[in-house]
Amino acid sequence: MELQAREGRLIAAAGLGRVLVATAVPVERDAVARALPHGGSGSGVDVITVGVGPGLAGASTGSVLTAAALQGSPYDLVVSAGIGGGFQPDAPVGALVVADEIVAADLGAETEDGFLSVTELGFGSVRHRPPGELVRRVAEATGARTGAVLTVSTVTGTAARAAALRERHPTALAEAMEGFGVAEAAVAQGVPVLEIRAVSNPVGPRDRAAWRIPDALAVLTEGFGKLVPVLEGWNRHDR
Ligand SMILES: O=C(O)c1cccc(C(=O)CC[C@H]2O[C@@H](n3cnc4c(=O)[nH]cnc43)[C@H](O)[C@@H]2O)c1
Repeated sequence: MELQAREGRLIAAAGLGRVLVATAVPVERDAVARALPHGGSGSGVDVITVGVGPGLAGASTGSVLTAAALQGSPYDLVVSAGIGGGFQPDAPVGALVVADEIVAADLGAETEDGFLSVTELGFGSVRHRPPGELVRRVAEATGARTGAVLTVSTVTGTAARAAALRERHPTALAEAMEGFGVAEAAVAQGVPVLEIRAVSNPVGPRDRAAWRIPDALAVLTEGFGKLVPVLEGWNRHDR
């Protein structure tokens, strides 16, 4: 593959340019970086921590995207990545999930008649859709399951809440806490976004001791190892 130097980085001339991978915490960042040549440096893939929760993750991602754009080397793709809860039985612990929709699942109002999303209240969108062709290729290369990934500000801790989320979002495979914030920041700058989650725990009754975080981090590393060639072959205009 022909390579060209751009601001001290080697960027693949064919395929995608710069990729920003936004993880919540350092152990997730390190799990992704382990899959990249030289931890990502020089490959055009930057892996950062953006904090836990959609607000901090969105603000952090927005700052990094803006700084890169102002420096004349904008990102071409943002990936929200990390561990997450899996809806059973479709996303067991150890599964990898790639989002075909990134949904703000608790952004709205509770009423006597049930939950109303901000979209139903007339205030914009609660979902972002990653590029379909890229999602398909990522799933094929990594073996990830494809479905909606919900963004929540409160980790689900009861069977009743898990059932309510699944009833409202029948295609949901996973929940996590950052994807929608990261996606809002990316979309605001016209940058496509992906979300990839390795399932560390079932969504449902709280059992923190049952979270399999090291196993999920290993799945994340393996998944990113298979993802990089897909990114190299994808052009952001192939939506
Ligand atoms: O132990 C807790 O109750 C607790 C509360 C808030 C955050 C955590 C984390 O460990 C945060 C890590 C990170 O993991 C994602 N994650 C993993 N599993 C789930 C889940 O079942 N529901 C939502 N998010 C999950 C999340 O994106 C956090 O950033 C622990």
